Amino acid sequence: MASRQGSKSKKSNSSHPRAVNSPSSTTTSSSKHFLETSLEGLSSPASSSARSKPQYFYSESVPLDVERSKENVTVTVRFRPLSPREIRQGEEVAWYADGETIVRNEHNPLIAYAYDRVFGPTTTTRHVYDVAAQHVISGSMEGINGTIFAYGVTSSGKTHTMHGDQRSPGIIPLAVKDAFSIIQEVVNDLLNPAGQNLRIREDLQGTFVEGIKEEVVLSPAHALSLIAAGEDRWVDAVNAMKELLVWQWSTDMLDLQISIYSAAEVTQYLH
Ligand SMILES: Nc1ncnc2c1ncn2[C@@H]1O[C@H](COP(=O)(O)OP(=O)(O)OP(=O)(O)O)[C@@H](O)[C@H]1O
Repeated sequence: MASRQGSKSKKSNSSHPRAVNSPSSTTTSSSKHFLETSLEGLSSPASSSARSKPQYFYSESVPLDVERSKENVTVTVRFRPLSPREIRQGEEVAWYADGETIVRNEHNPLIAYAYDRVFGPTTTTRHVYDVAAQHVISGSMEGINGTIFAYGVTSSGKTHTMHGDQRSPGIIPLAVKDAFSIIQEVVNDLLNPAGQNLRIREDLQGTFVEGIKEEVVLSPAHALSLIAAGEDRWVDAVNAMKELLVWQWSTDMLDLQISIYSAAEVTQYLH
């Protein structure tokens, strides 16, 4: 993959076929529809020398932003810079990012491909993650299945983008970190102000909150007074910690458990 980030307008002669090959591409779980054209014989935009047969694609005015929000698969292209070795060997840039959605051929500007998002060689992995991947992680925390994968020719930058290193962590470590920060939860007992930051545990009977106060209620009035007391504390808790309150009734036992669960747990509970 060799590239440069251009500043040319994307309105002229751009088309919307999906390339058979691309620089390091990241596919995530939402996106827009592209018109497709057979590209047999076309070389990869990731290659650093222009080997492609001349192919001409003509402009179709697809409303990119409008369409993007409706789709579930997105294709993102990331160009890496030429390596020092490639520069020494006199390799040349063959494809470049023309704006934020177009990959254009350096030698024949009539050849262009449209993607959901195109990142030039100076873009950081953090930015790629924020724009193209983060929403998949946050979506998965809300119960929406998502997949992020990278493909591209050898040496196009897949490992760099997905794994990265200490200095520039890739999408995988960034996603793991994000996921854990999202599920970081605080469970507080609404019936007992001292019951803060309780631990969620699991035993043979199922999941339970360790140390949570349980009240046996024998009358509707008693139950409602407990709910009212819990609600007062809940308002503060929700504001402070964005938690969600779930009332669990166990009618056969005639007791009422009042627990606070994080939003993530509630999602799991409801499904
Ligand atoms: N965005 C980038 N900025 C700077 N260097 C990069 C970038 N992307 C890749 N590189 C460098 O380019 C080289 C090839 O990248 P990488 O190993 O990630 O490619 P790959 O697609 O995983 O290759 P392979 O399929 O052969 O495993 C590495 O030296 C990597 O550090």
